[in-house]
Amino acid sequence: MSAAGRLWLAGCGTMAGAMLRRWLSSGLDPAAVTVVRPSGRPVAPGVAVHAAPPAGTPDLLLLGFKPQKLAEAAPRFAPHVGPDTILVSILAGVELATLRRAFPAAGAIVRAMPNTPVAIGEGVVGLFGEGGPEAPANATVAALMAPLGLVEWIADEALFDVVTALAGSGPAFLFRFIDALGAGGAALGLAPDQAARFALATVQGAAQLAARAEAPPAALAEQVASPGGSTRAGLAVLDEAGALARLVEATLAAATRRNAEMAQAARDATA
Ligand SMILES: NC(=O)c1ccc[n+]([C@@H]2O[C@H](COP(=O)([O-])OP(=O)(O)OC[C@H]3O[C@@H](n4cnc5c(N)ncnc54)[C@H](O)[C@@H]3O)[C@@H](O)[C@H]2O)c1
Ligand code: PRO
Repeated sequence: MSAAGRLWLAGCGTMAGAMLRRWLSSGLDPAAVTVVRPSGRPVAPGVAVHAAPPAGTPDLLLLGFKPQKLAEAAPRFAPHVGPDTILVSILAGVELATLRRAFPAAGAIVRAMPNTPVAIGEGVVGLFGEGGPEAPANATVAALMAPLGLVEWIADEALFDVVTALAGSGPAFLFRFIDALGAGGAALGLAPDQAARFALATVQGAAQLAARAEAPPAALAEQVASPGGSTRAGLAVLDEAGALARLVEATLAAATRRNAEMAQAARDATA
């Protein structure tokens, strides 16, 4: 974890806070971390917190505020970013070209798209950097992200909004599904608290089984569904005219579109 050197977090809310929790629990020295957040509220023992950027230049600056804050925040952080600073942005939508305009002196800029399960090392982090997969900064960024979960480079920045929809927003969609599974059981007569427990444990067990199995999820579904049995009757509802597939695709498409709108807004705000 020394790869990050002096690590500054610009904003430490839900997402950057989840990343920091995992970094600290996997051995990152809190003395190497500085959080800059408007409230100045403490985040963790040993981590320096400032309401405004202190003097100095970090080795790695993680932008962890909302995309809508970029135009306001960038001028405050840009003077602290030099050719030896790697800038990592987790801002949904905001493109490398926009970030480069806002931080012209940065040595390297990498977009990272995490999700909240990084807090327990079970997250996903999509990465896209200016210099392509072989850029020198990539090894530093990949080493920093490694404890967070599945870390993969994305080949084409145009796909980053889809990655954001699938992996960044994905936990929210799955939390909705867990609730719906429980609510469905409760609607059919189970006690709501028991239905909620069964729904969560079923999703957890199915996900772990799928992660460990050699067979793909579709084959695992077939193993559950006996011919002429009850699971088949349920799958027929999910599959009728591609109902579930179409709902999920429309969900991802809506989130992807919103990411593109936020990218445009950030372009306009920093032009
Ligand atoms: N929440 C998620 O699951 C998730 C997943 C992937 C990416 N992201 C991205 O992470 C970023 C943060 O999202 P979040 O959900 O953590 O939001 P959040 O509101 O929880 O956190 C944002 C933080 O930024 C701080 N902030 C505001 N203005 C600032 C400034 N000028 N300088 C420094 N800090 C400032 C706020 O005080 C706040 O604590 C967004 O860009 C979002 O697109 C979020
Ligand atoms: N949360 C961010 C948003 O909703 C981006 C991915 C997850 O905008």
